[in-house]
Amino acid sequence: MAAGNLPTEPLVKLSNIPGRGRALLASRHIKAGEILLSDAPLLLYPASPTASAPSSSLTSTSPFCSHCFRSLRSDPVPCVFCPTAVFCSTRCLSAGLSSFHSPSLCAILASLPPLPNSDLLAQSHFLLAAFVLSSSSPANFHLLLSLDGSDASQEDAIFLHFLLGPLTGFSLELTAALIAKDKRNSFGLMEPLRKENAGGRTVRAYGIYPKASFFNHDCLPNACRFDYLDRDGDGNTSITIRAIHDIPEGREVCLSYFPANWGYAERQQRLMEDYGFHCSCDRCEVEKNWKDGDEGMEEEEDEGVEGLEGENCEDEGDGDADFPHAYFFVRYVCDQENCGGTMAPLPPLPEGTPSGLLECNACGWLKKEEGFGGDDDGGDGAMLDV
Ligand SMILES: C[S@@+](CC[C@H](N)C(=O)[O-])C[C@H]1O[C@@H](n2cnc3c(N)ncnc32)[C@H](O)[C@@H]1O
Repeated sequence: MAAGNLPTEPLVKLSNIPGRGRALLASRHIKAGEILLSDAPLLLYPASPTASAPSSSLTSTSPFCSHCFRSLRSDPVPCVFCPTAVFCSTRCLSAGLSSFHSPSLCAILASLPPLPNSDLLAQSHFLLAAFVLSSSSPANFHLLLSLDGSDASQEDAIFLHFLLGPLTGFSLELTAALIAKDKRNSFGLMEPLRKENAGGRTVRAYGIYPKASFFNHDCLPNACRFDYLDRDGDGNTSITIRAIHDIPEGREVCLSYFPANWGYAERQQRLMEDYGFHCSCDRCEVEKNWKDGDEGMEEEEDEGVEGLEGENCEDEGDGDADFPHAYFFVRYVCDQENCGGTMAPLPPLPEGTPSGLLECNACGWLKKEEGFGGDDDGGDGAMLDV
């Protein structure tokens, strides 16, 4: 990863937009690839103990460190108090024992009954992480409570309150509010894309990032999030947000809350169920008029690819009227098999020269910027996956 030079002035500023709540706006003209934000997590929790274990089990060991979430290499260090946690080093073991893997929490984790599904398991981990935060850093716990989200499925909240309330002391209302905040604000930190998980990559951990939580969603985002869990050194659980293309001063900076290649119906369903809003972004306004079955758009997409090769992305409004955002897919959606991640340029060089390289935020693939649709991108040509 090229971290690039971090700007001294914040590149985004908080604002309120009617109907969208808090939002982050570009505080000056932003160049493609610039790092808009680096954010450390308020809390992190594992998505499930291990991909190979039954999702309801809490008693199997993990393929990654229970404290720093890096992939385990040689000689992992097991937790001395529970059969669940395992650490990459004694340093992580001692850091873990003074936070999420304290002896009392290990006892709680080990005593939980098998849960009916992996969502409830992840939510249990979240509530326990929130419990740890509430005593280790009341200020950060208040920050968590100030994030968006107040309603949650009563059914889940009642179950989790029954299960964990006696241990955490959280009321039913607080449990429900916390679950809603998690649903609306957590970022999934994915397993790296490897041959063995190519059919369906899993989330390794979830994190709540206090500043990045203010990015609203757009189905054609102008920024995207990168994480580098397996990198060495401190701060491997921080995320960075980079501009996908130039963003004018004052424009809202938005992420996509899921892979950009999802179809219209799937996007709207997720946004309504998990985030409580109907999306009426430019892309949705076009796609809502597509007939059933247009989601594939293979023919139109292919035409779009050819028609847009070499076009500047600033021309986004001038493309095919049925698929004006084809440029986005050609240029910024990763076409590596089973990926569909979003590609953003690496940060510009110190003197401001564009890096000329795009990096995929899911599989890490790098391609030359000028090669999109051509031979430089691996010889596959561009494919559209919508
Ligand atoms: C991660 S938070 C983003 C920050 C949030 N606006 C706030 O005030 O804290 C996600 C929530 O923001 C709102 N939101 C995000 N994108 C939106 C959009 N495109 N249109 C309307 N509301 C949106 C929804 O309420 C969503 O649940």
